[in-house]
Amino acid sequence: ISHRIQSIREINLVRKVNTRRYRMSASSVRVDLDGNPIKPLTICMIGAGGFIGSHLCEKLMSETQHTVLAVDVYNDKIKHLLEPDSLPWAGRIQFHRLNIKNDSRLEGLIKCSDLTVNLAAICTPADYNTRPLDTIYSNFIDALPVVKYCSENNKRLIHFSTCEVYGKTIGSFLPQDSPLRQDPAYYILKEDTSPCIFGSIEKQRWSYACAKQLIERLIYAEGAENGLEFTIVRPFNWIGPRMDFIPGIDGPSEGVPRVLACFSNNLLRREPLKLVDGGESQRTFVYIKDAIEAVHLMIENPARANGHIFNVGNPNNEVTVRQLAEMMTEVYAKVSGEDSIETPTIDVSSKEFYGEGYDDSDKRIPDMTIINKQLGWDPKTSLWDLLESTLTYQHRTYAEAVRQSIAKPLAN
Ligand SMILES: NC(=O)c1ccc[n+]([C@@H]2O[C@H](COP(=O)([O-])OP(=O)(O)OC[C@H]3O[C@@H](n4cnc5c(N)ncnc54)[C@H](O)[C@@H]3O)[C@@H](O)[C@H]2O)c1
Ligand SMILES: O=C(O)[C@H]1O[C@H](OP(=O)(O)OP(=O)(O)OC[C@H]2O[C@@H](n3ccc(=O)[nH]c3=O)[C@H](O)[C@@H]2O)[C@H](O)[C@@H](O)[C@@H]1O
Repeated sequence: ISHRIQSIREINLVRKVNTRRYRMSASSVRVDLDGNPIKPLTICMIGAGGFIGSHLCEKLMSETQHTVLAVDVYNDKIKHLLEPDSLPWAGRIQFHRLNIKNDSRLEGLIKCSDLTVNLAAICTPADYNTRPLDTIYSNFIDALPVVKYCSENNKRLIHFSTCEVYGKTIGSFLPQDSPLRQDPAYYILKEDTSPCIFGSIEKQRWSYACAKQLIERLIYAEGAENGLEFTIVRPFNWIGPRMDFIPGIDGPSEGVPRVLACFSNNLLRREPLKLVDGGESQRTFVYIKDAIEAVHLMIENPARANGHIFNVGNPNNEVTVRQLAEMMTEVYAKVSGEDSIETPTIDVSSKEFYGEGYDDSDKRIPDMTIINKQLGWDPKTSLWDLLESTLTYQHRTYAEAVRQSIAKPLAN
């Protein structure tokens, strides 16, 4: 208990200091989309130490006066924001190392905040069919107390769901040569009209999408029946620096991260990129920095964001996974100055790569009408440009470590 009281005292102190700072700098007050001044908020960010969380913390520290109570079990990706004490935002970000599965401090942190952003989840496809129980617990059961505490304490919630809740497109069930497959009505994914289409129960890939769908329905119902102020975000393949890990360097050697990190790892090790089931699935990729702009707008425009579900993606950046592999190979050769290898890709079956129970989303193009109308947001960065800056980062961060790890067994 004394530990909790101490941390609540610390948070209150930070809030007081920041309110004072805000009053002092009132002349340079930023305004929201409706011209109203933006007051400094205290934001409880759960999963702040992950890929999206780290970019959101960076944005909030460098461009706003908000305070972040950063909750996670890890903080490696936000270390550069926490230390040293001389950073310009020192005192506006506090790290709370806790597991939301079993920590009574969570409710206190939500109560102390104006807004909760929940990013915590198991969200890597390699886990969905191999660890379906952990996946369902993480994406549904563990998120329940967060929703409950927000609802009971009248606190606003921004919850991260996924584009995977759409599952497969209607068009994927039509014959290959059907002209209807070309009709956007059969493949564009729209928040308020598209159905959620998952595979059978043995296809455990869908454990994640199903758990995310149920938590969305629960949040929506809390809004309808108990007045919870919520926003649901459906990210469509956000990619950029700090996404996941490079196996054997800053993550387990046998781990399988998402496609950007898998392909980066292959390029760094000069091995062929593995195309699952021919690499025919299609994805639209959005640059993390564009996507973070959208979340920033949601945070600062509650009147426009509350009660909405938002697709956040870049419909102009669609490629097959095979095309992504080819483009990444070309971009990596450019940024690293190394020629690409003779056989840049190889085919693998999904069973071999992910194991039994894997299935796939065929195509994912977000409809942008709602986010555009409510927040005026549009993505800007082309796939080539975002890969160029991301692979430059991957090369600078990992090339030497990979080289050393490859050389080590030989030296031994
Ligand atoms: N990156 C994307 O394009 C994408 C796409 C769709 C959905 N999402 C959703 O966005 C959210 C964030 O994704 P990300 O890409 O940053 O993933 P990430 O794995 O990098 O970040 C998740 C963070 O949550 C933390 N976490 C998980 N369980 C926790 C627990 N019990 N207690 C405390 N911390 C916990 C992890 O340690 C991790 O740092 C997830 O909910 C994910 O489902 C992301
Ligand atoms: O990022 C998102 O928007 C969502 O999509 C991801 O799902 P998915 O796009 O299928 O995951 P990736 O690992 O990024 O795979 C993309 C595609 O590349 C393929 N792939 C992946 C890795 C690889 O080495 N080779 C390969 O061909 C996969 O089979 C899949 O078709 C994850 O489910 C979530 O992180 C998130 O909810």
